[in-house]
Amino acid sequence: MSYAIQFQNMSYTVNKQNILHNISQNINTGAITTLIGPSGAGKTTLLKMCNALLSPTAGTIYVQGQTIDTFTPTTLRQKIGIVLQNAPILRTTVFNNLALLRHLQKQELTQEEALHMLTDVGLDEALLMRQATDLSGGQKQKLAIARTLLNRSEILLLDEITSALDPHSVQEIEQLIIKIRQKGITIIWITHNIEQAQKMGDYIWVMAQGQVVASGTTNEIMNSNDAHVQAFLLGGRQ
Ligand SMILES: Nc1ncnc2c1ncn2[C@@H]1O[C@H](COP(=O)(O)OP(=O)(O)OP(=O)(O)O)[C@@H](O)[C@H]1O
Repeated sequence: MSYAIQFQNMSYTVNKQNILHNISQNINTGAITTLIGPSGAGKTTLLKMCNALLSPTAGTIYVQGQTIDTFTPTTLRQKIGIVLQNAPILRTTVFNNLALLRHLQKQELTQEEALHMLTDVGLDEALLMRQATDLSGGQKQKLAIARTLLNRSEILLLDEITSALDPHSVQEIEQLIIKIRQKGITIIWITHNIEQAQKMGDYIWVMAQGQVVASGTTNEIMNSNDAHVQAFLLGGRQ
């Protein structure tokens, strides 16, 4: 089993408050790992550690077997994409939104590549020259995912990317993520929706109070008798 990301005795302490506490866990390459747990458990903080938006105050993170600080920020941001609940969209065309990262890397994006990418994420080609800020919530999320794919990310971090969407858009995004997983991309996905975690994840990590209190295959977690897991699963289903 190869690991996309490994956390070794990792902690993150701010003003003497343990936001993450002594986490030692591995993310399997090519799988979907969902992070669930109550609000304030540390899920977003953990995600931000994965592409060095934050750095641990103790312990080590390995990305594809190398310590995270051996990568330049540019390499790391290319290798590890992130999509947020409300992905930042520039007030310009869909094409310019797609081309931005290439421009930052002093490279061009061809119209052909852009159209290919739109089709790939299930967006109509006719949207290419539209104002991206006029897109629906679901379309904006697909655009944000397309931007990361253009960057050829090998690891994708998703922070509640469907929580602001209608059920139909949620379903479309879920199907898109399954397609992306089939390309061998590793996915770490924070969700508040236990049904989504159950449906989408190969593995589930349950977080509480800055720790990973349970982890395993989705089946193992859903059938676990662990008190933390039970408490969260019952709470989440109410
Ligand atoms: N820089 C910081 N300084 C102080 N406290 C912080 C800082 N960053 C995060 N926290 C606190 O750490 C805890 C974990 O936050 P985090 O956003 O990671 O939780 P979460 O599990 O993602 O929650 P949610 O599901 O509500 O998004 C929270 O109590 C938060 O207020």
